[in-house]
Amino acid sequence: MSLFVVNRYLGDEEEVNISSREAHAQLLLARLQSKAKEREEQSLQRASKRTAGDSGLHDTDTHKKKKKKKKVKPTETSDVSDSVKDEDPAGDEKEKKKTKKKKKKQKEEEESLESGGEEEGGEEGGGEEGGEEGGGEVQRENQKAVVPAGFTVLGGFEKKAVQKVHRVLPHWLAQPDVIQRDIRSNLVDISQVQDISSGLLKKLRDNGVHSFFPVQAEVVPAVLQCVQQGVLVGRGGYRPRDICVSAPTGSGKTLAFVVPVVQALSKRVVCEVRALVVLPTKELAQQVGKVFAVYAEGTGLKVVMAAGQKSFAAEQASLAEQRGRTWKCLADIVVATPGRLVDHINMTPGFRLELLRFLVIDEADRMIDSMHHSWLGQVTKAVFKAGSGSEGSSVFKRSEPTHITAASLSPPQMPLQKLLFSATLTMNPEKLQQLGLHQPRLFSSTHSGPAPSAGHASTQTQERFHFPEGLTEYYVPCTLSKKPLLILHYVLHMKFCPLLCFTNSRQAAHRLYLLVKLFGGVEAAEFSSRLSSAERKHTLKNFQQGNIQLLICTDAAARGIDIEGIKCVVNYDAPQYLRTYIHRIGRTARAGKAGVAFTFLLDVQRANFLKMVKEAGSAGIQKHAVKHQLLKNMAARYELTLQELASTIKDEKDQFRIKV
Ligand SMILES: Nc1ncnc2c1ncn2[C@@H]1O[C@H](COP(=O)(O)OP(=O)(O)OP(=O)(O)O)[C@@H](O)[C@H]1O
Repeated sequence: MSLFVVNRYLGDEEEVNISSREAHAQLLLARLQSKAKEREEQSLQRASKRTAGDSGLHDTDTHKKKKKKKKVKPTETSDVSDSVKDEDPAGDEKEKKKTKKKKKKQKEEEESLESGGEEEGGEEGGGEEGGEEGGGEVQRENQKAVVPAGFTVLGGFEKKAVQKVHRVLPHWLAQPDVIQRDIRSNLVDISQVQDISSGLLKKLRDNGVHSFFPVQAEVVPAVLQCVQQGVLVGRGGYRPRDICVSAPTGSGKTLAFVVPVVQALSKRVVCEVRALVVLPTKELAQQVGKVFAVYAEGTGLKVVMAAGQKSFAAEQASLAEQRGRTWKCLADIVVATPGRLVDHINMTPGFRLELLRFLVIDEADRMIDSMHHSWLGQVTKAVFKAGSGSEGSSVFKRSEPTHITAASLSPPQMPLQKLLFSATLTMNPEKLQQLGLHQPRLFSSTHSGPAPSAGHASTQTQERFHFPEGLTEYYVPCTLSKKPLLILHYVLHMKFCPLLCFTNSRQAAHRLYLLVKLFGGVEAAEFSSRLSSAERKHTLKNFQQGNIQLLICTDAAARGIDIEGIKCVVNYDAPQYLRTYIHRIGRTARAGKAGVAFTFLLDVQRANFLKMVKEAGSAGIQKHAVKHQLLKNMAARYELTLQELASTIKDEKDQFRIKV
């Protein structure tokens, strides 16, 4: 029994006295069908109206005005409403009212026909757009459906092909002072270069330098010109321009900075660090340090190394000494690697760079790459230390260079001049910008191909470099297993000695070294970071003295190393980068002499490598195929050696495990 009665509203159907459920359902269906028919008729009516409008039966003006009126809603952008206002004829009030009335009537008619707001909005929009743009109708409809009211829909822009952006070099990069590549036919007698003291000329002759190579003949006078009025002020009291030099490997870049720096500083009175030479590796620093020592001898200038050959404490002692309460500087020229240099700036008392006049950056492209050590920032900070140069009786102030203005130039500035050298100097202004160069001047070798000019587009995707004139390049098609046999063939049969052989890793260098040793008959040595710096120094000395026929090395020996008499370089592993290739092969054909470079190439490497070398400006790389027959008589011994090698490597690994 229910507590109270609930009366439910059963709808209109109740009034119709229907007994069965089936009849009820049929009635509902009939109603739905009639409603659907009604809607269909309405939409047909609208469609026919629109077609009449499109085909010109409608008053187009009215139609347009209606459109404009719609746009002048407060939610629309002011731009649109302004344009509408501009188009309305001013003062034609009657006409306006008429049109308004007409539009109102039309709108009412349309609204009475509308049954679903959303559906209608979409269709109407489509109709308008369709009348204007035809093909874009569907797209526009979709856009309108998605974009909420009140926002201006952007789009309809013409498609434009994106223009290729060409590299445009700044004038100083595009129009360098040209250095002739052919050394032998462009020698300049050393006595023809002005401002070199007789003492220095004598020293040059004593060391076998009777003529300057083209790079020296250009750069030495340019630097000396900057110190014509002494090292304290630049020419005319202005800061001298920085100098960048891009010249082939072995073209004599070292003397191009050693001679003017020694000449410029030879008249200094007080010993202070006035020249700082920064190089990427210990070996290179040592090599350059030696050249400085030779030419500074007898001038009173002190050359000090800060590259890690000695202990840090020993280097500190050679850089400055304490006298009472003050520190006395003991170096005029410091040759350093970036790491050690930064350590001395931060930790060596008395190591001052406040009177630095020359900052020489050798292998500049490599030094730019190592800029993440922020060594240059540290040097700059030390050079322009607050109050530097203004202390005591000095009239020369030194402030960090900013934009050139009349005010910034008025007090005489103690100049710092940067001298950059490389065989593969980047032409990328963004990279060079990191060096903070001051009105730089570029000296560069000529290319056989067309050089890009200032403001002109360069279509070259890869940078072009300079190859030594006396170099002949070959590639040797081979397989992985044939490579060791080929290198043995070059030393034993072809007598390419002394031969410098480059691998891509120290493991590969060591493995090849072991294999050659086990094979026998070849005086071989390895040179890589596996060895201590003392061992490396010893090995280089031995190689230089001709005690080693085959030096197997990594890229640790690729840059700058100057060993006389290397007639042949072999890229046992093809280098991955063009710069690496240029520096490796540059260990031969130095100082205008002849030399050959071979690159072993696997089939998969050939196409890319040859393309890279050709694009870089190589005179041409020739194929040098070694006949299988020539290697055949070494094959049996080689197989035995491989077995021995496996057990030797295993022993080495075991020994290493015991040590660890
Ligand atoms: N004017 C000269 N007369 C005779 N020999 C020279 C002269 N200038 C340089 N040399 C010799 O040429 C060789 C190469 O010089 P250097 O090492 O300066 O070349 P580089 O351009 O610095 O090469 P890299 O780019 O590989 O470092 C050295 O052995 C050097 O002694």
